[in-house]
Amino acid sequence: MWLSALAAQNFRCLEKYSIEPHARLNLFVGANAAGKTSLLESIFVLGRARSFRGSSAGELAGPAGQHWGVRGRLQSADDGTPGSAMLMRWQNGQTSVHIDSHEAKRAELVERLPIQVIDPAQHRLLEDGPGYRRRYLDWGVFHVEHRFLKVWRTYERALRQRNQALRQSASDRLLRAWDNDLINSAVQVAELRKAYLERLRPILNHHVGRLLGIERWTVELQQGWRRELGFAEALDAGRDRDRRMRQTVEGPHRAELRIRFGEHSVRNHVSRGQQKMLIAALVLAQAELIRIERGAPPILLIDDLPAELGAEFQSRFVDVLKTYEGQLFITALQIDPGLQALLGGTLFHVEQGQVRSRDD
Ligand SMILES: Nc1ncnc2c1ncn2[C@@H]1O[C@H](COP(=O)(O)OP(=O)(O)OP(=O)(O)O)[C@@H](O)[C@H]1O
Repeated sequence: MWLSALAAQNFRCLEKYSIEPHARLNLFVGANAAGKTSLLESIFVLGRARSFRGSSAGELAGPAGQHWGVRGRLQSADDGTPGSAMLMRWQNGQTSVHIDSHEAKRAELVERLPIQVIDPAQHRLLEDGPGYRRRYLDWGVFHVEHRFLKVWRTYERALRQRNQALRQSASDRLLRAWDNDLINSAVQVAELRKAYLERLRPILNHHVGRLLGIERWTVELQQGWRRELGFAEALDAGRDRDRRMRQTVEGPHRAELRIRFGEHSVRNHVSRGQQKMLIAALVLAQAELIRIERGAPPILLIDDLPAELGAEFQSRFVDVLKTYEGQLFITALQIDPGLQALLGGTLFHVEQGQVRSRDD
């Protein structure tokens, strides 16, 4: 699938733009603060219904007032039909999603338009708390396992109710009533995540080898409760502690994806350049698994591709991207020899919030 048309208005510094992207490669070049990241962010918002910079919907509004909109046309790879019109809008303090003029749910948007980003802030995926890695993992599971969203929502609801019961010092009988829903959904969430990681692992190994040239690395899923216990037993064993802490301490909401290079945690043992390549490997492996299981790769956004990469890493990255089958949106301050190797799609210039293709 690919975006054949894109437009946005009053989105950060982008007053208004409307472009016809290339089906494969789109390069956006411009000076600092020209609006390149904002442009990628507008595409991301269309596919994820949120910012990748952690901004609230209101913070995305530009100077023209408290509103913004992003629209795009999503084509299936090769069926020649007009495609789906997608619209994500924020006004009067509310976001709304439309697909082919019908109001839709955010989850439908996310499901229809798989989109991934590699940006300079992504180092948080490796450096910050487990929540970032869970979010990475769950996005992949969601796109290849249709049951996942429903099961996860059931788990979240049961967890909220159990936590509320714990805060209200409810009886053991009441707590056990919530436990049943919690246990069923927790076990399913953990199984879906585990099965997904097993399918992802060989692809990930391949990409880490290709991008970083290392073999001694491991990725392991910690399910969020004591390994030696089933979840029902872990809940039983932890009930007194949960009562004291007034919350459910163990469960899939505490899962962690542990990534290690040899003996060391990646958090404090790899360079910035290696981090960027590892993140690229994580993202590209998920994209490849989606391509295998859903038949179409996600759209990939790469902000400031050359940043932090020397010639060797940049050329490896570009080599992998040359064979990427999905649509690419890449930004850079300038076209250097590394990026020159990628040319073949459309080159856009971004200047003071305006976006122009070289033919305009
Ligand atoms: N809500 C907003 N309304 C208007 N302008 C904004 C808003 N949020 C950010 N900006 C401005 O938009 C400009 C462009 O930012 P952006 O991050 O898109 O630039 P960039 O081209 O990616 O720059 P760099 O190459 O330095 O990363 C910045 O000057 C920023 O201050």
